[in-house]
Amino acid sequence: MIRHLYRLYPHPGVLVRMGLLHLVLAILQGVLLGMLVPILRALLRPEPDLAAATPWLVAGAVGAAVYGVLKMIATPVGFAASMSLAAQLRHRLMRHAATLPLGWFTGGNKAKLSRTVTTSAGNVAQLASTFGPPAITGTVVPATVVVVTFFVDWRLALLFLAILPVAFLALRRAGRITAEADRELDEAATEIAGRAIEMGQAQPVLRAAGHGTTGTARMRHALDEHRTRYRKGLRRSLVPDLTYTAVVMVGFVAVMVLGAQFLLSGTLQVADAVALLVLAVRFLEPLGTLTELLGTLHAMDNSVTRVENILYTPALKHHPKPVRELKDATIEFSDVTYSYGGTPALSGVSFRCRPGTTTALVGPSGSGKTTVTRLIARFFDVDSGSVRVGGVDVRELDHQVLLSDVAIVFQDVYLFDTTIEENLRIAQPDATHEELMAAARAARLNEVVARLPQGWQTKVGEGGAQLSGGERQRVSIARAFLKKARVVLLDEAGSALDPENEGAISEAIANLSQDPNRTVIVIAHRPATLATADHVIALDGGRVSEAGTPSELRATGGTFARLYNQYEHARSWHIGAAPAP
Ligand SMILES: Nc1ncnc2c1ncn2[C@@H]1O[C@H](COP(=O)(O)OP(=O)(O)OP(=O)(O)O)[C@@H](O)[C@H]1O
Repeated sequence: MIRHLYRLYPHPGVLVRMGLLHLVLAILQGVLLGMLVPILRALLRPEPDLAAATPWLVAGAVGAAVYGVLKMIATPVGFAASMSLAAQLRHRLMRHAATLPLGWFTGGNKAKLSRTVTTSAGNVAQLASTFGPPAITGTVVPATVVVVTFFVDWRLALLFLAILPVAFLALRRAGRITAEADRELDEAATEIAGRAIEMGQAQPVLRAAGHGTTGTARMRHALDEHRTRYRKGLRRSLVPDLTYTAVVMVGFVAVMVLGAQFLLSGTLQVADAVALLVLAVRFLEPLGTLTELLGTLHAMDNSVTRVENILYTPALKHHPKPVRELKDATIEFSDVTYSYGGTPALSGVSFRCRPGTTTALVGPSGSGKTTVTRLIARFFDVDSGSVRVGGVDVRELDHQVLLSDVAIVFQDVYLFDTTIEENLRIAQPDATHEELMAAARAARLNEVVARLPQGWQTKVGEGGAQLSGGERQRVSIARAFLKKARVVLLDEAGSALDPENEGAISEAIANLSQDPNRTVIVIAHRPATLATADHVIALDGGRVSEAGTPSELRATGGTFARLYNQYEHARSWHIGAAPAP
């Protein structure tokens, strides 16, 4: 654990200083208690001897004053250190998250990241405040008390020593069980966080299906699971917790019984018996608090593991001497194979797209179309083969340079809850008004803006909820124009769009292709896009099944011709089914 913590805090200066401060406090506490012995011996004589007690009383008062001052310094320092450590750790996590491949950000991983940055980083930083100081007190005070007791009565000191291993074994068992329960509980909590994100995103679908208030079956299952694990964990940790408390209590009773016996047999003075009783309380009480700290320790241990899991997730590899300029926008796949872990999503895929052309990717669901676009934007690195942009392997290209020239238009575009202008400016913050207007015209976004109540200053709502799917895609295409991206990867909306949006998006794609320096790759679902593409690549089971111009492929009567006919059929069905105006 200490080794792991050292890896998380490579410069633990503040922690070491704080630890030393609490060590001094704990030893001082034991020594101050030890001073009770000469004081009581002097004062509890038949003839109380104040003169003999005075030096000890003065030393005790000075010690107590030093203790008070150190304690006043230690507490705020501990909390400040804790906050600073949490902030450091959170920065480190966020810095690392920014270097992870985009493909890592799945729903589950996003939930893990959010819990780790908020809860786990806070737990680990508790080391400096709520965990570290009581843990030092809970172990060092009993140790000091044992040493002091040896000077008073070795027999009771031995009894204290005998209690320690039994208490340690009981504590270890309780610790193992608490850790297991905490780990299970955290897994269940992360599952809930993931399901909550999913439920939030799926609200429209759920409400349409009449499940708006009851949530999803997966969410309900996750909540039930959490409750079951919580109950199970409580039941399991009850027995070892009680065992430990029993050991501590039996220890206290044993000290009382033995002390009384020594007192009656005349081998222990009354003054020493009183002092020993106080020492016994200060020996057993901190041990008692250790079991409470155990929960914190294991939560912290699990938190350290979670923080490490994210910090040690391999970042996107950087080439030692990356190419910092993209010569042109030629895209080339050479014998590319990629797998998400199971069956390859792409196998031996090769093709080339030249600047100034539009390539339509077609194929059945799961055939690998999205994976092709992800590999171009380097969400992941290929398992074998190579993806080249401008003649350079994307792994050798500076990632920022690559991303600054690539625009991705997803099927479901996410917009920030701000004005439409701000949403567009993300692509190029210092764009002039003319540039903004030109991009909007090219993407036919100007028509949408003209309709909005506050024009460019209209807020689009959380995720862009005020706009339709097709309108959001038009914002995203406008971003590509504004950014002057030479590579545009576009996933056409799969669901039916209204005729206006459909026409606008087809025209926007055609406008994108006008630039002779730009390469456009469209995951195409519409016959209009398929018909106007310069080139078509049909994928099937992760392999290129056909490639050629649309007319060539329609003539061959293969996969593309079949899909084209299906799309045409679906389109005529939509038109036929549309209500008469
Ligand atoms: N993040 C992921 N983790 C694991 N497997 C994945 C992931 N993304 C895709 N796959 C799998 O890889 C294969 C190719 O998926 P891909 O999304 O590229 O296909 P697609 O042709 O774009 O499908 P669709 O048209 O349905 O979007 C599928 O078998 C899919 O299940």
